[in-house]
Amino acid sequence: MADNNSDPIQDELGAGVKHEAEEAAASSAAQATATAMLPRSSSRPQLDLSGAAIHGTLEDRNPTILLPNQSDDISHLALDIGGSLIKLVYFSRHAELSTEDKRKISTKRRLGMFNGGRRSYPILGGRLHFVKFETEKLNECLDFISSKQLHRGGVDSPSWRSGAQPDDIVIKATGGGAYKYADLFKERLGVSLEKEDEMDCLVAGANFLLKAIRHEAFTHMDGHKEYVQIDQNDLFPFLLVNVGSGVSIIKVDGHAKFQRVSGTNVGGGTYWGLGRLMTKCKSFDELLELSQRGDNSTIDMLVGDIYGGLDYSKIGLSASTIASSFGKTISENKELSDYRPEDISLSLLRMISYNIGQISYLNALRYGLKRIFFGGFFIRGHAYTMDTISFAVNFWSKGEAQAMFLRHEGFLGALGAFMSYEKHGLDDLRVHHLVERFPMGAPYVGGKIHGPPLGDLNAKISWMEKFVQKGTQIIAPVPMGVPATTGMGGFERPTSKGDILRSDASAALNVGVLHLVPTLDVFPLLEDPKTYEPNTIDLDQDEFKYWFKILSDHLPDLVDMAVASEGGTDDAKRRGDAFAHAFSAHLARLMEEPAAYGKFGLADLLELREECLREFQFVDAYISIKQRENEASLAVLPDLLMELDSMNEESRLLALIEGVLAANIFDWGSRACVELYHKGTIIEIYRMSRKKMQRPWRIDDFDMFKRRMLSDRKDQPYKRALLFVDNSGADVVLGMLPLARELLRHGTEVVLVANSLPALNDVTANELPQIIAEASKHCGILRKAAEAGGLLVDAMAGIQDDLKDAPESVPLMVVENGCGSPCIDFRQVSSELAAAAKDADLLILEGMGRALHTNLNARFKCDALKLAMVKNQRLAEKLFNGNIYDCICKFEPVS
Ligand SMILES: Nc1ncnc2c1ncn2[C@@H]1O[C@H](COP(=O)(O)OP(=O)(O)O)[C@@H](O)[C@H]1O
Ligand SMILES: CC(C)(COP(=O)(O)O)[C@@H](O)C(=O)NCCC(=O)O
Ligand SMILES: [Mn+2]
Repeated sequence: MADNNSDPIQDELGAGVKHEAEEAAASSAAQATATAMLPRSSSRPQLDLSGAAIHGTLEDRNPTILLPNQSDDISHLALDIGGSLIKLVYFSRHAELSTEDKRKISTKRRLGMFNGGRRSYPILGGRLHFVKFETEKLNECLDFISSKQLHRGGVDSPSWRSGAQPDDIVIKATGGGAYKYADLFKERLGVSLEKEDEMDCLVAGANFLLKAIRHEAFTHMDGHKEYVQIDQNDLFPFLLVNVGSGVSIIKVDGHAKFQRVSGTNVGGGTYWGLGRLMTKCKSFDELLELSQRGDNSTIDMLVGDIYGGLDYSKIGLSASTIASSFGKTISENKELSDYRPEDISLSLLRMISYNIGQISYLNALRYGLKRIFFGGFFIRGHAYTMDTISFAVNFWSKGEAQAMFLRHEGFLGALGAFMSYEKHGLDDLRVHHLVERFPMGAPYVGGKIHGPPLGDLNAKISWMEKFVQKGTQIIAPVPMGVPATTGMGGFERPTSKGDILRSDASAALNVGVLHLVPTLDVFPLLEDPKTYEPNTIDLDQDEFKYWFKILSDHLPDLVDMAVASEGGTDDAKRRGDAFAHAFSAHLARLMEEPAAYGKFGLADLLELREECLREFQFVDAYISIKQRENEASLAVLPDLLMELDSMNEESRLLALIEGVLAANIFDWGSRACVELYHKGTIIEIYRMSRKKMQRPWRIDDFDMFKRRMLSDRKDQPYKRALLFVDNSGADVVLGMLPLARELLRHGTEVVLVANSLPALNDVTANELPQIIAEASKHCGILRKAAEAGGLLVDAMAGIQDDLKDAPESVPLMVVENGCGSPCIDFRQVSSELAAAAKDADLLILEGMGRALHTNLNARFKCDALKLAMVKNQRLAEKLFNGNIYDCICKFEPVS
């Protein structure tokens, strides 16, 4: 093998990095605008479809559709104007850019994706945002709507409503305020509010959330939050208890099938109203925060107070059970001012929460319902409130009924109102179409802190800077009161971990923005999508602590890399800082409550980092490293291919697998590996890595794979193999491409599956055709297959024809996986990949992210080969009782 790359890596990094990065930034910026957003439908929102006509080519799966009868007065903003809070749900679409490049068109044609079976019209793709304001501060809400032009379709979706006169605009609204404030909306914004029934909306909202969001419902007992998997076929009937100012109790039997069976006037308004009067608190959160330091035994009459400190064990009441809320305040000669506001707040909170829990339970009993979902902003994600309600339900039902809470607790009505727009397309959405993101500055709350207008990065950064100054609040420990029970139904006062309630502003980090991505699919080769769990290791508190440190330590280098990739300008530096702050805030938030964003695994955490980079418009932090490593590896590829071709079939197969494993060492996400790169050139490290390949590997199913390939069923080669490639440079060029070439030799169709968006130094689907074109200059097999697969669109003239010994050509294709992460979650992949999977009978998953962190235990409907080098000591120990740099070759044939 020729080594024509002998400069130390450090030198390369130092010299020319700026120049390279500038070029890279310029060339990738254009690409990025085209690829930064996953949803790619180029249609307008689907509304009135009558008379619709398709514009654009028929091959375009998401063509522009003109809707001549689409009335312009339908907005994508819906409101729930309650007694205490105004909830907004609004929809935004991104600038649509067609990214149907030649590769994609040809791949899709080959995969039969242009006709048959697919949806003939697009459901809408875009994002749902959730925002709330205090009803008292209605003006702030009106300003917000007006500044974002939400009533006209939003500043970030300028075109689709243009031409609408303000007079025409109708917005769906529910809640009493839809009546009360109708005139004000007309006057201030020129819009009419179309009223939707509140109960209809609550139910529609709850049903949508329970159907479409994977981690929506959770239980909360003794300070412990656990997400529950909802079986769609076993959802109804349930009891929905919406705790707003007042409380509605609804028995839900199906979609739009429900009955309001009860309610109570003692609700959130009661707590907030009485609390305000009695404690002089200025805000709801202040009141709630007080409760965390309260001791209700100074106010409530407990069983022990009546029974001389004893339990009333005969009827199962412990001494600490509340016998009478506020009961102690009658017997003593005290004024309100003699009581601590903290104690008053806690007594009130417990009184109201128990009461709601009890009434809910009684209604559940009345209708024989086992599940009770609690919504409404009274809950406010507050651990103690949820524990108290759960306790009451559990206590009264003797464990028969279960209280569950919803992450979008207060938005049920607003979501339902949003869904009442005719044919909005939301009904068609399934779990796999929704991706929740947690951008900083998502304008979740009204009041003092507003989110910046969407798409305005500058404003967002300033907002971030302000937001982060409030950092003490963001990273304040969550008040996870772990209430100790006395075993007999008693309930000690909350032992909160911190005394600051997570501010509403940082609650922005609780409910994200919902991306609706109609082009995502469940990977059809999953053996059982229902039981599939992408994350191999559960990210519990301990595990999270470890990864928190790893990711925090890595952050400064990553910021440097990202800033350099954008030319190192002042603007890039400012964005780099904002990114670091934002990602640190996420980490801090998750550290205090690992389940804050739903059930969160390592894969989600690694993806969050990438999303955060994209949020601050870093297109591709590793672009110059990727390019440099690609070039260096392509330069030695001919020698490698020659060496391989001189071997017999058996030794070659082994050398190929060894090559994949050895080259997987080029991973810029692993601290240990990055340190190695300072010690030698790419080629030196690659050689060293190969030399160290000692069999048996930590998991070594090579012989089984070899038998399948070369003996048992040699006459029945795999028909189509999906190769999930990992990193750029040696990993793909010297590892996966030669393996692909071998499969092609056997007559197997090869689909290289790569990321849709950059993540670390992973190669993307956009980059692969160019790499393959370069590799094809040295290899007839690759070239012919790539041509047949439509990858080499411009035939390469003047290249020596060395196809004499090449077999009848089968295509080599590239498809994008729909992800922008170093891992892969097979519940949500691109429709292109889902289509390519149909005829596949072999999967090869490569790399630590895709084959170890995720999918190590995943089972597929076809043979699977999982190849990775373990580049982290702890993971090696934990998963394999092994060591860093161990290799994994796991072959899982289906039969
Ligand atoms: N920032 C807040 N301001 C006022 N009330 C709040 C706030 N956060 C939570 N709440 C609680 O939420 C209740 C309102 O819940 P919500 O579901 O919005 O009902 P409504 O539609 O009646 O306004 C209030 O009565 C109060 O208990
Ligand atoms: C991010 C990664 C999963 C990427 O690995 P790959 O899939 O490229 O093999 C891996 O680099 C990783 O887990 N890194 C963090 C651990 C560490 O620094 O040791
Ligand atoms: Mn990788």
